[in-house]
Amino acid sequence: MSATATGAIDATIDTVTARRIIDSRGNPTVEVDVVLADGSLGRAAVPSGASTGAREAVELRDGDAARWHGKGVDGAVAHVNGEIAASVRGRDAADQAGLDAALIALDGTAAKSRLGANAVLGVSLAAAKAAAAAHRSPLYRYLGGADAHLLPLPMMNIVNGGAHADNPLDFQEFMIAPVGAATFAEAVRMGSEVFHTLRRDLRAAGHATGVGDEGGFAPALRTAEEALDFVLAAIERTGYRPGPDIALLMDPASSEFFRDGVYDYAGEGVRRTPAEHADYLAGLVDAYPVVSIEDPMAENDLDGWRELTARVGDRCQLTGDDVFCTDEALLREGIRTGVGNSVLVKVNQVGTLTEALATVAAAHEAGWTAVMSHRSGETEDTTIADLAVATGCGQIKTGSLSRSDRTAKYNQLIRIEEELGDSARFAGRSALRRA
Ligand SMILES: O=C(O)[C@@H](CO)OP(=O)(O)O
Ligand SMILES: [Mg+2]
Repeated sequence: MSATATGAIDATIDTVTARRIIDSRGNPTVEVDVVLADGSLGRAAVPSGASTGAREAVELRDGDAARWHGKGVDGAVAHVNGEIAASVRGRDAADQAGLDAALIALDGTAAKSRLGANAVLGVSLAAAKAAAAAHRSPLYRYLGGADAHLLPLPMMNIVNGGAHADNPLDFQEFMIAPVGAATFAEAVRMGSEVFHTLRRDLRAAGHATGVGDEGGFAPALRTAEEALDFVLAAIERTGYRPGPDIALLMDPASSEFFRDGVYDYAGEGVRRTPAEHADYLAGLVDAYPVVSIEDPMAENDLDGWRELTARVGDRCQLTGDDVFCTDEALLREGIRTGVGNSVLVKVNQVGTLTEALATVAAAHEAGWTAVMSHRSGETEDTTIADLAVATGCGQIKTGSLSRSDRTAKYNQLIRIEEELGDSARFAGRSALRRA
């Protein structure tokens, strides 16, 4: 029963329980259950990045796999089960802003490093899901209201490199977006067709077809051009037009290879100055139907960011990930100073749902786009699929068309599209248009 005798919904938090589970890289992570007085359950699992921004909220983790003892995560779990549970019990889960403010105050640090951003985020998201359950509403509608009907354009990462694979590719992600699809379900079908063609093409060329952390292939290619050529050919051989039907996108994750003021392409064996790196990227935008580049420049190369934005920002989405860390204040500063034109939104970078929603709102207010995103270390949790629809942001980045940690999000969006029926709208190419 979710209603009281008077018919009002009682979303009072009764119990908060955390446990250690494993993520898609086989590393420990946090899962939280929030149960309300009426029995409604919200469950959320926390993801984790490999190419993290320097100013992300601080999760309590366990280092690399060789040191897998669960100690950092166990600390976060203990904080949820102890201090956090005691403090939020009796709060109204439907008062998300109040709950998140209380969690931030309880932690007391700027980066949520005392309790752990993973502890805080698990509770924040599980509470939202419990409140949605109490309201007998799917999460996207509970958070987004009657207006939540826009299915996002998916950015599908079909070639992995950088910190997400053990191949020489310097750039982390080569993605496709089926901009010409009529529905989300059709976009998924188109993407998976290209994924299968790409597998055949890579195999025929003698390349390995094992996948990286986000489910894209991780062949031993050396240059971005080689990867883009394979993807372009796969789109064409599947029967689609690169550009009008399926666009290309990249996340070089440039902070990862910016060293001593130089972009060090170790796999390619080339070093490029910030100006040369920007030239190189601009050249790729001219030569290929690349409609979006995330983290084209490093988080501490703001001059490079501004130069590239001035140069190609009118024809290419430039999305800040490491540079903004989903932080509203960092984003507002970037908007003010011309650093990109779009923001990547990763809930665990900032640590509460309220803060992530504020970042999306700030982007939209400025006429910027916002892209809802997974982390390279994921779980079967599909919250970000609902958040993409709830915010109406129109774009989601959640990996390839393989690995259940990635396809879980696509499948959830297929279900949401079906549930919305005639009111569903697929963002398609319009997602990339800024106000
Ligand atoms: O750089 C990124 O955008 C992400 C997700 O694709 O990777 P990570 O989670 O490792 O930061
Ligand atoms: Mg990124």
